[in-house]
Order: sequence, then structure tokens, then C-alpha cells
Amino acid sequence: MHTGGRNDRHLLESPVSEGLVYVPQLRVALPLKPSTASLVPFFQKPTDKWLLKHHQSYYHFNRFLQKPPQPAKAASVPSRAFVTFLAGNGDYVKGVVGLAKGLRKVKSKYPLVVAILPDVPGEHRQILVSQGCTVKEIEPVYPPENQTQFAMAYYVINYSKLRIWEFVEYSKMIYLDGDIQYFYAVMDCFCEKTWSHSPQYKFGYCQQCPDKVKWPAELGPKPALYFNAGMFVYEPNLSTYHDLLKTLKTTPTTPFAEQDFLNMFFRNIYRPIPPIYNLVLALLWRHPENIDLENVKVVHYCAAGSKPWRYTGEEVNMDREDIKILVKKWWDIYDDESLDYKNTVASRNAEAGAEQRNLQAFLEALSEVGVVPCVTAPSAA
Ligand SMILES: O=c1ccn([C@@H]2O[C@H](COP(=O)(O)OP(=O)(O)O[C@H]3O[C@H](CO)[C@H](O)[C@H](O)[C@H]3O)[C@@H](O)[C@H]2O)c(=O)[nH]1
Ligand SMILES: O[C@H]1[C@H](O)[C@@H](O)[C@H](O)[C@@H](O)[C@H]1O
Repeated sequence: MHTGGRNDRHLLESPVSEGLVYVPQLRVALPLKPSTASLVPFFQKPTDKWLLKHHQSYYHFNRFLQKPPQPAKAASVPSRAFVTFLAGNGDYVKGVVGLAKGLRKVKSKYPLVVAILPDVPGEHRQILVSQGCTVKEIEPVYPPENQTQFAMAYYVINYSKLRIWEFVEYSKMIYLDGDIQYFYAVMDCFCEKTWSHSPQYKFGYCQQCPDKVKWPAELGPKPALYFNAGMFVYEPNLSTYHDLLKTLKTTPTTPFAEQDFLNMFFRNIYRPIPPIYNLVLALLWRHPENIDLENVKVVHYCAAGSKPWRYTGEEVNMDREDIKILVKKWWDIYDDESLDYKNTVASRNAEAGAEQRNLQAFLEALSEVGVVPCVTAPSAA
């Protein structure tokens, strides 16, 4: 069932810049310029109706996802990695450990880079290193002065995520919030109270079911598609990075901080891909018809009360069976000692040693019957 390893490879190795960006709700296909194609958020599973209408574009996306890895060209092939973000001395470190172990479980061949703010204590940094993460301290990003309608700390935490565009030693990265579990796993949903500030919520309009409640014509054009920034594929790029920070200086803060900002910044170029790559939990009770839980690759524990390491089951919707199963799945991975970095390294070495011994025995047997000259196994040291 665990197909994540294969999928992350396709997501990370397919060229982001290839082909056209098709924005279904806008019914336009835009050419993708390599320099601007730095964000690929995820999109809801198309309905049959949508597929019938747009099968060609969907076919194009599927080919994009399924394209086999490109052969390495030059000696210095830029590397790829997952990246997440950690701030503070609280319990979010547990989320990141769970994520690192989940990626190991699906046998991802890419490292997990953790961008941390200076306030992450040494003890937590050590935990991350011992779990095989690459820890990179970043400087906080402050929102424009006098713009903070909400708590300053909240904005600093979320806008600091923009620093990941500076990680240009990697050519392509998949960003994952620390409250994501990559077992199988983004288009956002506007039905929850968290969206009560938005016109979509007020009119009961949601992009998950755009035909159910039509966008009122007197309000002008339909709102642009909006992605959840808990997971996206992007290409680090210094000029994009500087542009992001410069634009932020003149952009008013809004409730969903960097998520609103990224949606605005990349509005014309992002390319949607299916939602199995970021299940925003509210979809389970708001739009179950859009979700094929069996095939979900990434689960995002973003609904109130759903963070597995804080889960009590008391908040609204948290006593649902599907939620309980998903929370248990997270804990199963978190508690699985065989997924601790030190144990996977030990078992990988043991496997390599066994393979080497088998090969040696095989060669010796062949040499005994005079097929090949006997060679000595290299030292295991
Ligand atoms: O004290 C904190 C708070 C947050 N985080 C990091 O920031 C991420 C986002 O924070 P939450 O998980 O608390 O927020 P949500 O699950 O509601 O996430 C959504 O809302 C956020 C802003 O509210 C961001 O936009 C985020 O990308 C989006 O998926 C966490 O996963 C974690 O990686 C920390 O490290 N420490
Ligand atoms: O990032 C936010 C947050 O996680 C909210 O809790 C959720 O209701 C929104 O849909 C999402 O965009």
C-alpha cells in the first residue's frame, strides 16, 4: 500500500517547468516559464464530470506526475529534498520526528531538511539530527510594521517559511508542514469556521464543489483557486526569494499569513495536481465525495484538535472513526522504533553485509567449480 516512495520520486524528479499550466476553473492554459515555475501545490481529485470536460489537461498532469526520472546529465546534478519548518520549544518537534519516520517508512530516498528558527532549543535540534534530519537555522522574517492584526509571533512563525526559497543548493524541494504524515497523502476547503472572514464562507461557496452553490455574479469574477500551503513542490531560487521578501514588505498581513501571501504571489503560475497529496482533514466531513481515502498519500492534521501528539478526541468532529484511524496511523509510525534513524542505518548496514557475504559465497562457489577466480571481500570497516 505504501507507494509514497515512488510518488515522491516522480514529484521531485519531474521538471516543474515542462508544458502548460492548466487552470481548470479559469479554463485557461498558461505557458510555464522555467524561471517563474517555482510552485506546484496540490489539487482536488477531479470528478468524472470534470474529467470528461478536461480529460486532455488531466492527461497532461498525469503524464507530468508519472514521467520517469530524468537521467542524470552532468557530474554535479543538483539535489532534491523534502523540507519542513520548525519554530519554538513546544511539541511541534514531535510532528517533525513523526514526519521524518513516515518518510523513512515509505523508503523515500530524499533527505528531510528542517528549517528551524533560532528559538528551537539544542535538545530538540539533537533529536532532529539523531533522526537523520538535515537541520538548517534560518533567520526570522518579520511582517511589515504596523500590519499585525493578529499576534506577531504567529506571523513571524509563518512568514519565516519563505526563507526556504533560499535553499538553492537543492534544485527542487517538497515542502511539508510538520503536522503532515507522508503515508500515502491539496486544494483547500472553505467550509470551516476558520474561513469565516472570507466571502466564500459567507456565501457558502467552496471550490471543492463549485457547482453546488454558484458564485454570485454581482460579486464579480469567481475567487481565484486557493491552495493549502501545508504542502507544495517548488524550486529554490534566489531571485524569487528576494522578490518574495520585497513583496512581503508592502503586503498587508492577512489571517492565513504566508499561505494567503503565497497564493497571491504565485497566482498566475502555480499548477494544480490531485489532492491525494495533501488531505486537509476537513474534507472528510465537508466533501467526502471528493476523497478516496484508500489512495491518499499525504494527510494534513490541520483541523482543530487533530494534531496527533495533542489529540484528545474532544473537539468537534474529532470522535469520527476515520479521524481516529488516521491519528492511530500517525502514532504507529511515531512509536515504531524500527523507523528510528539509528535502527534503519543499522539494518541497512546489516542488509548490505548480508548481500556482500552472499555474493562472496556465490563467487567462492563459482571459483570452486572453476568459473571465476576467487576474489576477497572488501573489509567491512
Ligand atoms: O509553534 C509552532 C507553530 C507552527 N510550527 C510549524 O508551522 C507549521 C504550520 O503551523 P500549524 O500546523 O499550527 O498550522 P495549520 O496546520 O493550521 O497549517 C496551515 O496554516 C498555517 C498558518 O495558520 C500555515 O499557512 C500552514 O502552511 C497551513 O498548512 C507546523 O506544521 C510546524 O511545521 C512550529 O514549528 N511551531
Ligand atoms: O491553513 C488553514 C488552516 O489549516 C485551517 O485550519 C483550515 O481550515 C484551512 O482550510 C487551511 O487553509
